[in-house]
Amino acid sequence: MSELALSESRAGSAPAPGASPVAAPPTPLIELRGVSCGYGDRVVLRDVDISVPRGTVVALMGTSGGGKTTVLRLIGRQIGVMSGQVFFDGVDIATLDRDGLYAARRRMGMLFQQGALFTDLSVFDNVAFPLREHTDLDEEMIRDLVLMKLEAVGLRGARDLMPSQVSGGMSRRVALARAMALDPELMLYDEPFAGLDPISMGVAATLIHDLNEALGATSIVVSHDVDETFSIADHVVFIANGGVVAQGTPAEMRASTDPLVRQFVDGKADGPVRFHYAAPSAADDFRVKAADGDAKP
Ligand SMILES: Nc1ncnc2c1ncn2[C@@H]1O[C@H](COP(=O)(O)OP(=O)(O)OP(=O)(O)O)[C@@H](O)[C@H]1O
Repeated sequence: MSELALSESRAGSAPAPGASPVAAPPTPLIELRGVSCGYGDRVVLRDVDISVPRGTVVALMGTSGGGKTTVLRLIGRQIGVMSGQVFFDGVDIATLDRDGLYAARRRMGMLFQQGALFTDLSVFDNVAFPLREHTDLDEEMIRDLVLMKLEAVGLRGARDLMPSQVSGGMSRRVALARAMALDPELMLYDEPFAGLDPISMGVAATLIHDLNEALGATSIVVSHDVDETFSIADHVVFIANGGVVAQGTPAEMRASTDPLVRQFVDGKADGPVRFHYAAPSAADDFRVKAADGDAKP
């Protein structure tokens, strides 16, 4: 499978005087090489290659149940590979011991769809939580950092509210402030636009893009929302049928005539991508032979 085409502007500027004109490209922040994985005996992804260059926003899109969230779990090593390797900053995460893994995870911010806030903590204390848990910073410093993160998501004024007092969209933004409390190098977003109204969706998309720039981070966004996701992604990877079925820039995906890509971009129910979860034959399940008198009662 091909690596992500890295746009020239992102790949780096002109070589310094005296430097080799053909410098090796920087290692991607995340790289999946020949990864197969699944749950129990069930294989979800087969021989998948995905490369996420530093500083970019990469979108994972595709069929429901295709394995997008599974890719995020692989990166955080919440699940392991059956075969292949997952590299974070050039290190195969399977080789990390417990401390190494925790250190790697602290460099990642994860915003999951059900990334619920701690209901008994205020907005302020929710964002302060990772700082108190993982750093030795004094309370004055924590206060400044928390207010900066809340300012970034437009909620500095909501610091004293409890989670039950904020809307769904606000709650997502608080979770985002908490996810980036430790200034992660990598942000993982699982369905950040789900359940948001169109205005909040636009705000969330802009926020993801701007935070990526401001933090100098790299982001992976799992989403079904074509317009919002295409507006902020440098690269889109479509996952279906157990693997990467298409990838490219949003413009390339919009211009593509590949029926598979068209099915995603145009949101068509019918097309080359399977909609149904693997199941016994419909004939067996619905006993269509009953008409012939063959089915058991
Ligand atoms: N903890 C689990 N145990 C067993 N199977 C799982 C588990 N989590 C996910 N799966 C299965 O793995 C497959 C991929 O799931 P995953 O959540 O990665 O898909 P997805 O592409 O993120 O889907 P969606 O877009 O619907 O959220 C699905 O068929 C799902 O049923």
